Amino acid sequence: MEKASALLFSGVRVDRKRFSREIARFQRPKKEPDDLEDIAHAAPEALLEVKANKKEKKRKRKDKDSSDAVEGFSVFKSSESFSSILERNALEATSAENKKEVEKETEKASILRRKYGIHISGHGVPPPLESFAELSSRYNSKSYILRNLSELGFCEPTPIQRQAIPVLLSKRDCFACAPTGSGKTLAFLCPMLMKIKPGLKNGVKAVVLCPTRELAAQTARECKKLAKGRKFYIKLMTKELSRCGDFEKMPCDIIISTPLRLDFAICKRKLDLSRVKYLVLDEADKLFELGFVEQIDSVVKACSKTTVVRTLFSATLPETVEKLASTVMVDAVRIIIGRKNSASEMIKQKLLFAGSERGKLLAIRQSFAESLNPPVLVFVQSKERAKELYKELAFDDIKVDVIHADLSQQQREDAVDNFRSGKTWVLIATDVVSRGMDFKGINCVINFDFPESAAAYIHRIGRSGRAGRPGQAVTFFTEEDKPFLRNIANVMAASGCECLVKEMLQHVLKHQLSVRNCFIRGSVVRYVPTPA
Ligand SMILES: Nc1ncnc2c1ncn2[C@@H]1O[C@H](COP(=O)(O)OP(=O)(O)OP(=O)(O)O)[C@@H](O)[C@H]1O
Repeated sequence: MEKASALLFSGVRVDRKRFSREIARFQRPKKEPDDLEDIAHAAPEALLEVKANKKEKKRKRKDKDSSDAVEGFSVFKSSESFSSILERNALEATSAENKKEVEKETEKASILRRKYGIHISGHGVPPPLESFAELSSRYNSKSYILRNLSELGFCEPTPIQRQAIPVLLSKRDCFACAPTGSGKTLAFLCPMLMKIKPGLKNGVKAVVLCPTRELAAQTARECKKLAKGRKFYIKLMTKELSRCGDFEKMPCDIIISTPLRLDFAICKRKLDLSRVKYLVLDEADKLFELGFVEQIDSVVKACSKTTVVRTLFSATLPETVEKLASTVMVDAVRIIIGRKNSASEMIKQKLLFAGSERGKLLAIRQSFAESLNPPVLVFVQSKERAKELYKELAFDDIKVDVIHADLSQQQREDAVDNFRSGKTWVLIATDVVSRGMDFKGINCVINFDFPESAAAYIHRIGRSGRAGRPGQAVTFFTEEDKPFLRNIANVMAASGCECLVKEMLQHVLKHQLSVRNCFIRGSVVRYVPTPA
């Protein structure tokens, strides 16, 4: 308009100062402040409210303009009641239209949530994604994200990605609980990359905490793959970096670390996290266990920006952890995929009564002799037990390796790499690799030692049956494990495994019978009651 008025007046000298008021009347009204980015990320209700306000303002402006245009001639000028009727009708029409639109959007969101087993709580939760294309159409994502997703072979978002990505893009704190192998890593990395700007300025912008070094390294690798094509500085906090890194000079957008190393760097290297916008606690329930809590507390305090988005992800989120975490979360959204704290339905689970320690050894040898289908991951309860079992199996004709916390960092990395590349067929492990580790295509997890909790069981067996592929898990148990059997059987039953397990347990627990009467037939543990 400024250009137009300049053209109109070209050749004629106008005293702009003198006619400034008149010129202003013909100029386009200034654009209203409009945070399109935030609007785009809002829930349908909020979005429509903004749209309605805009429509209303536009309409009022139009009314005003038209009454200005006929000023002095309007036959309606003094007809107050008629114009107010018109206004009321228009308002009613707009609000009815809005209501319809909101209802339509809400229904669409509910249908999607039902279809993908998404359960939410919290107000104004944005609708789930229908496809990855919406990252661009709804959220204006840069093209590199879609390109990388396609290169990684990810055609459709998984249920947790459908809901968690919009929630995090709308800058809401979030608790997310979804089965093992269901793509939680991408669910928090993708919005993080979309929301922060890469570059040397403004220091660390995002922090991801993981309970083990192996998981931190894996997450850093995944993050780099997704960020390919954009110059993000993504740092894995190594021991060396936490001890000697000069964080004031080093460019760093995203830090991925274990709590201990990050806490050390905060205290000793004066790592400044005051401008962090995103803080992710992956495997959150593990991070809230004793031994980590103080370090987590220190990191949460160091991420002191008032608008920091805090998120918790895990396949198991006990209420105690949610309660504890909610003391630092603001207006959080809770997302549960499927049933909370349950095992992936892609895993065929078995319980195998082995009688004694000797029985376990016999059973594992027999199972390898009958059908060894690598890769196989074998969990034991301690590093001593891992070393012992390794000694037993090392001389059998199978390619076996071991990983536990007594090994050096390099040995641990080698063990993981060899297992990933197929050089090792059977990896004996403690719980250091039970959480988050994504070994592609593990055919079978064997719980040689009974897991110490239902959560430990869910995470261990979750190393197989990932990304929609089928998997298998066998859990050995002895007489001594009997008191803990119920927990595991409940998990099995909840994830759709045969109820016979439940029946068996009811008998065992009710009649205080010996579990020796249980045996495996097909894929199911059966219980044969002793004749009276
Ligand atoms: N949209 C997708 N389509 C296909 N595969 C995907 C998709 N998103 C992630 N994946 C793949 O699924 C696998 C499991 O993902 P991820 O490791 O994030 O699972 P998770 O839910 O974090 O599991 P855990 O609870 O064990 O940590 C990975 O191999 C990942 O590359």
